[in-house]
Amino acid sequence: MLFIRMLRRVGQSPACGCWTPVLPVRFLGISPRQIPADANFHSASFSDTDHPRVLITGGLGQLGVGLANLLRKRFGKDNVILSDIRKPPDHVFHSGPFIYSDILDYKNLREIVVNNRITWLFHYSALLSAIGEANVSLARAVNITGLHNILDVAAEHNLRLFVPSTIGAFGPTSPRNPTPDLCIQRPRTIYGVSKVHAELMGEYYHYRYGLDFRCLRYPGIISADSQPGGGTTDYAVQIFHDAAKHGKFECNLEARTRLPMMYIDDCLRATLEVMEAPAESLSMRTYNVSAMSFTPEELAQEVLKHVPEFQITYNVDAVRQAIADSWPMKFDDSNARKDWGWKHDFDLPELVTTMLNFHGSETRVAQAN
Ligand SMILES: NC(=O)c1ccc[n+]([C@@H]2O[C@H](COP(=O)([O-])OP(=O)(O)OC[C@H]3O[C@@H](n4cnc5c(N)ncnc54)[C@H](O)[C@@H]3O)[C@@H](O)[C@H]2O)c1
Ligand SMILES: C[C@@H](O)[C@H](N)C(=O)O
Repeated sequence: MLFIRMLRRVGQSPACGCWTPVLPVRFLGISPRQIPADANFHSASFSDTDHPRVLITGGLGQLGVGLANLLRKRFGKDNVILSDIRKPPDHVFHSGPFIYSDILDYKNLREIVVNNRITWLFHYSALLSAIGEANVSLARAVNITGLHNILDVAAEHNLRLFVPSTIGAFGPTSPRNPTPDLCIQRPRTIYGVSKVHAELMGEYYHYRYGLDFRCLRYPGIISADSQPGGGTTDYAVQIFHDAAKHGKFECNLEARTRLPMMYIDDCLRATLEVMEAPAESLSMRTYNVSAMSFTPEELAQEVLKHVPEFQITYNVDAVRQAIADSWPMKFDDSNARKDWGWKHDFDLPELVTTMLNFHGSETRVAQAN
């Protein structure tokens, strides 16, 4: 009876065209983790003067620690909890709150959200494109089952939820140059399939239950002080390290492979900006964001301007090449620029200077010791 009464209460909100979130998500399914009927689906919303209480999942990968640093500067150290299933290095452990969280363990997730009064969730756990192809069943579990847990916990506790998608959410039948926000998405990797699923499920929860779901499709992200986790764009991170240290680099993609890329500072700032954007400014819930597009050959030419002895050779990895050949060459992010004012800071020359400065100074320190 209670279930039927609740179903009747589900209505359409005239303002946003979405369903009002009166129906707790776990009531709908036949999940063994159903919530008691009298559970209080308390809104953990915060007033404008308060800071959000943030949880980052999968926070020990390439992007999570940088995101935590950025958010801690903005919201205060103790308001941002980094989590992962791995053991954090000392400097991360001592830089702010860290907690164990396996996204496949729903009870553990719910406990963390409740005990820490979380209001914003950045969901970074995933297996990336290349490593996903090497372990499809784990990628399916983490990227799809794990996402379901995240969506449910976010809907039940009225969280604002950020889930990153990727250029990998497109496939060979998508327009590749440029790739708009809305077009055919038929990716051929488990990673891409799981990210299209995440985009669609997040948007469904938004329209059906009013979940404040926000999603950016990131290009390949390039960072100096964190390592990539097994993707197709990893070469564009490793090249700087090898150029500074050895003056040469063996690339696992063909010289002509053009992919959209972005420096990590732009990526993390875009993430914070879309999370802070007023809901009325978002005409969509999933946006492409872009900064630059280049091939290994073009990147090597730019590196050569700083490291005159630099040499690049090619030893192509067939799996990564096939993936890259199915992905966008250039991203159309005009909707993000129009709706919430997205603007990148780093083009190719600034990227190369910044990355080589970092690795150059590291190499000099290492040589001096
Ligand atoms: N780095 C990029 O170039 C890029 C580009 C596009 C999108 N993204 C997306 O951004 C997010 C973060 O990317 P990243 O590069 O930091 O990824 P990463 O592979 O470096 O890190 C992912 C993290 O998820 C954790 N993880 C794995 N299984 C887990 C589980 N069961 N529970 C909790 N955590 C688990 C891992 O331990 C790891 O630390 C991902 O969702 C990724 O798809 C990244
Ligand atoms: C592009 C992105 O999703 C990731 N760096 C990968 O190559 O898999």
